[in-house]
Amino acid sequence: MVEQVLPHRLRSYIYTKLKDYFFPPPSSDDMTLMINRYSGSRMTENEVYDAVEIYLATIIKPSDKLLLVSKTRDQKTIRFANAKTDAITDTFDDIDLRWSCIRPIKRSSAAPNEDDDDEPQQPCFQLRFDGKHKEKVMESYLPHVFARAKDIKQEEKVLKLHSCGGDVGRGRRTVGLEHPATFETMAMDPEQKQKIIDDLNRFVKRRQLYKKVGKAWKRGYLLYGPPGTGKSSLIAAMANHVKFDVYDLELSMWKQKIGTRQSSFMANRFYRSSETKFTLSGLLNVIDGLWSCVGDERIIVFTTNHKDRLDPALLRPGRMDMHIHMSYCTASGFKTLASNYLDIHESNPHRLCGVIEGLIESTEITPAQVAEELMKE
Ligand SMILES: Nc1ncnc2c1ncn2[C@@H]1O[C@H](COP(=O)(O)OP(=O)(O)OP(=O)(O)O)[C@@H](O)[C@H]1O
Repeated sequence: MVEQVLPHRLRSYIYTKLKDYFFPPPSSDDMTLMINRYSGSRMTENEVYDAVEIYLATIIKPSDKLLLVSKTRDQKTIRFANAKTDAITDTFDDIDLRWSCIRPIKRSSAAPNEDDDDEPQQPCFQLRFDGKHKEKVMESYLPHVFARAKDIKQEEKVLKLHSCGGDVGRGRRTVGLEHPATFETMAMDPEQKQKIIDDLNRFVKRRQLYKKVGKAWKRGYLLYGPPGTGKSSLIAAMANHVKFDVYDLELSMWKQKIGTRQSSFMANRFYRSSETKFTLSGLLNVIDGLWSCVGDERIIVFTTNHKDRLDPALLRPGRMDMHIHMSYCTASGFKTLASNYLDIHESNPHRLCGVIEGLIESTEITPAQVAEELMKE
């Protein structure tokens, strides 16, 4: 409506005046950084622009009167975001930073205008600050914005489970990975748990190092132990921790070329029946083929109930870097399960906990069996 009534030049003038009113022009000592939405001659998406957009939405001050509220079906909590991204102030190490978002005004007529030179041709963010902080803003603040946006994207990522059935009639299927397992809910030896968490964290952080030394960025884990000790649950806990999608592969499709995208987390199983079907060299082909797939970070997890039946060639570092024994339930495992299923914690123990823990230590019972019993309560 406004576009139809006001001539383009007048709209431009009003826009500039309003912007100056709410966001005063720079003083002579100020410095301005411009972050365009697209960059380069091919006008590709500027990742810094995306990061700023995500980051600014998280700066919410008590005085803010307009917030965006949202929740998608996959999100667990309601999210609040700053609705205005056009005049936001931020502070970083006592530096005042002023952000503004500039969007080109849509013109109602296609006629060129000689005053258009100063108008932005594409959406952009402007960041103003006292020029004496130039180094700190460039070397610390912008990386901080980028890292924060990356964390937010990771937190919001909805994981997928891709089942790649190899049998006739079973194709590929993708569903949301809604497995609730986390390292906190895993009934495992706490030291072993911490070792896995540290190993995963180290792996995820080392992208640049792998690149520098020219090694493929990959890690292999072998989970072994009797049925019901939590191998599948641990895969879900690991995937939830590193926020990788899961590709559940079946050995029967080893002959097919397996294409994967980045951040793939592969789960596979060595079922007894499968082991007899495959030659060692066939199996090694599958593993090495998965490793050489194009893509980014890659974790492969193999599970087996019988590690002793596997050929040592499968288990060597580079194929399986970490071997994780999933054991029968222990007293400490029982504590975790009691907390998961009955909300019984060490601070409010049940009178039977001590007896049960003693019994569990003296017998072989899987966490799955214990969980089943606790569900009956
Ligand atoms: N270590 C554990 N910690 C927490 N829950 C567990 C654990 N082990 C088993 N459970 C519970 O038992 C159920 C079955 O366990 P899970 O499928 O993970 O075992 P598995 O070792 O993969 O078994 P299988 O070898 O038969 O596939 C899980 O859904 C979970 O509720």
